[in-house]
Amino acid sequence: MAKKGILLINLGSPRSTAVEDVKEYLDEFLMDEKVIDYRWIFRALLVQGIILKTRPAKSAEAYKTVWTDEGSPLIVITEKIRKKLQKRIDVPVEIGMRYAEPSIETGIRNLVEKGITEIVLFPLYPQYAMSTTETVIEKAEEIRKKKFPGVRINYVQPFYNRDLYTDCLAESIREKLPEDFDALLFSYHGVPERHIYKTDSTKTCNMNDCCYKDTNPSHSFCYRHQCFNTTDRVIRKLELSKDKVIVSFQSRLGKDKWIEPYTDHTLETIPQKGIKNLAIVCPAFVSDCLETLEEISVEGKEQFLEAGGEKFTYIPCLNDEDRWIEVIRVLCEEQLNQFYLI
Ligand SMILES: C=CC1=C(C)c2cc3[nH]c(cc4nc(cc5[nH]c(cc1n2)c(C)c5CCC(=O)O)C(CCC(=O)O)=C4C)c(C)c3C=C
Ligand SMILES: [Fe+2]
Ligand SMILES: [Fe+2]
Repeated sequence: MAKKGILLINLGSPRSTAVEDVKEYLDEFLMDEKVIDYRWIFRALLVQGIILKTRPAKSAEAYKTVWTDEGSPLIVITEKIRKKLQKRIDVPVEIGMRYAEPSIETGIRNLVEKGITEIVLFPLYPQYAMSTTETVIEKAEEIRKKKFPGVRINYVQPFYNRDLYTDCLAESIREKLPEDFDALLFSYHGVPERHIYKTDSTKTCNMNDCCYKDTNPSHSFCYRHQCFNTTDRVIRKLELSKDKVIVSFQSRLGKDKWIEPYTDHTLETIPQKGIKNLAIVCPAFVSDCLETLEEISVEGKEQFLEAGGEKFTYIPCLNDEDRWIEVIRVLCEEQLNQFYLI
């Protein structure tokens, strides 16, 4: 019988906080055509001609503020998840990163060296995006075809609409919500609006109420819909009224229009509307990372307090919480079982 294994995929981080390492990481990341989706020449002009001239030094400083003795929080947490999952499941579990090391290729190789020929590959992103789920699957397929043609891969699909996940997220939030909060802000990583239009197979998205409707067939590829829908499901479980909930999108890069509203703008304006005691959660990320620990917990907090806010509670990602490990186990088991059906 074929041997099976699991590969958990996260985004990846630079190998260190040295400016050169951050530059190498950003080069690989931003030259991915699923991330900066311009024609190669224009992408190279923007990334290598403009962004990589100044951003690595700035990002390296930011990484220094979150880096731990064991390394980047994102990788350290992904490894903690791996170890905990390994204790609950009887097939080998490895990790791989879309950018930098350990790469997806390293992860597949580590499994293949254990004699594994059937892999469940789990992109650790609750919502589908061209710049996350799609690029992971495309890269893994490229590597499989070129280097491991005898290996079969089953992919865990985005799980934003699975009750086991939204129950887990709601419970995690419930435990950390302060009693007297004025609003709960769901801050998701942003993407350029163009990415939403590109992945809309029906070409009907108007970046408006269509993304709220449940009936649109293109929603399996609509990041904006999946973020709103995650929020709706979680607040229903928390029994929170909609007027205590805000959704916004963080981490935009460059001059293109990204999906709105922007988190930084939201944090600067809501204190004037009477929201002084804010709780904030970042459900596009399953593990804390630069974008949550620095951009939200430090910078975002400063923006909110300077604008007149009084209390800011950052609710950490699911990280290696036991109930989340259980969700991962169930989603992986489902795909392991699919191998028997094919
Ligand atoms: C959670 C989903 C993510 C989406 C969607 C996403 C899209 C996206 N990101 C950039 C540019 C950058 N993102 C950076 C960091 C970063 N992004 C995600 C996740 C998503 N990105 C994570 C988990 C992280 C943190 C990595 C870590 O090491 O902790 C960065 C690098 C840091 C910086 O310089 O600010 C950039 C750049 C684009 C352009 C994009 C969609 C088009
Ligand atoms: Fe990002
Ligand atoms: Fe839409």
